[in-house]
Amino acid sequence: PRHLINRKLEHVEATVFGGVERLTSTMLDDITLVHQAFPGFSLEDVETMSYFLGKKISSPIMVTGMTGGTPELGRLNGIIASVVEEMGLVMGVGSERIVIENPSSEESFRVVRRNAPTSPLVANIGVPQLYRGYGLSELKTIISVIEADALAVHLNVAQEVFQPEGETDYREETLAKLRDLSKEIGIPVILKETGCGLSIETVRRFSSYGFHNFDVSGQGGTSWVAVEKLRGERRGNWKSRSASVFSTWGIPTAATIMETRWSDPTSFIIGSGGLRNGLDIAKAIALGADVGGFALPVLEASLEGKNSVRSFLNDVLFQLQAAMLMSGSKDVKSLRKASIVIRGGLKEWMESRGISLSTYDKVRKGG
Ligand SMILES: CC(C)CCOP(=O)(O)OP(=O)(O)O
Ligand SMILES: [Mg+2]
Repeated sequence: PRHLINRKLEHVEATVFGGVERLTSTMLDDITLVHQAFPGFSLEDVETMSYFLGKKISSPIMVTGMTGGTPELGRLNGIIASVVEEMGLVMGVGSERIVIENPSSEESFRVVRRNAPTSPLVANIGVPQLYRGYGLSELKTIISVIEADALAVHLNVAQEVFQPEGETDYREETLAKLRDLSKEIGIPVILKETGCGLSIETVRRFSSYGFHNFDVSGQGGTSWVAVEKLRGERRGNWKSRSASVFSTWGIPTAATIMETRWSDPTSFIIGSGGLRNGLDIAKAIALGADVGGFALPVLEASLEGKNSVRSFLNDVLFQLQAAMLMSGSKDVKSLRKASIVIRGGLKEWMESRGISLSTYDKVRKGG
């Protein structure tokens, strides 16, 4: 597992220092929340309380899964978890494959539930591991380590294609296996992309297997193709020469939120992928997401310590409250119905995907 430990550390270093984020647009700039000059209520009346798969959270802000596996990464997880608990938010952890392959890394995840005793927590495993034999006992282990309220199964095919040691196994039978396992584990399964977004076709495929919880993780935030290009170049790996061909591969975040909401109108959607502030979260929700999520800005803050994480997330909450006030959205349900204007690339994307904006407006407000 030494190579796995090394990859976990290299991922943190590459995402924070490698200049691998925001290489393309999330298209969140193509949606505008229409300004309402007279909201009809005050800033302190804004209610951000919301739900995460049925569990109450103080605001629709999620720190999505990012790391774990060594004592240092565990320290970061613990810092983030304690602020998430303080603020009544929700948090995911990084891939827990390393817990199975290197059981001594358990503590770096266990610390999350210890520091966040009441927050909803989301476990994390990759599709390739399900294909390669992970079954009920492995899932039970990674769920119990953080007493998870949900399990995110991550889809990272673009990353695995360019990862020097990548595993590109996404065969159909894995979905049937996951469906059967999901009936045994007793908590909701979330299908989570990792920077390339979920499409109409893929959401329909997931829905047909009974999966209706999604973390769309669209293009515009961390590019895992760029991360693995970096790692490959360090190793003289031939695949890195092709990685830059795919540096803009994927579905921009605003587009994948719409594609997912359009395809499964009653699904639970985490809008993520390049969100960096409370206005981005408000836009993601107005577009159809139930909560907004981000990882990298919180990871960066955690390297500076707890106060830095707390001030970042408090700023995000204030920005969300401000966006809700000025869009005339007194609570999160109203934010889903706030008036928006969709222009530019996002408008073109919807048109070419056959999504009529007027019909979409009814779909997004139905939530
Ligand atoms: C999930 C992804 C965005 C980051 C981790 O990728 P990875 O292939 O190192 O994850 P695994 O340890 O599950 O293989
Ligand atoms: Mg992997």
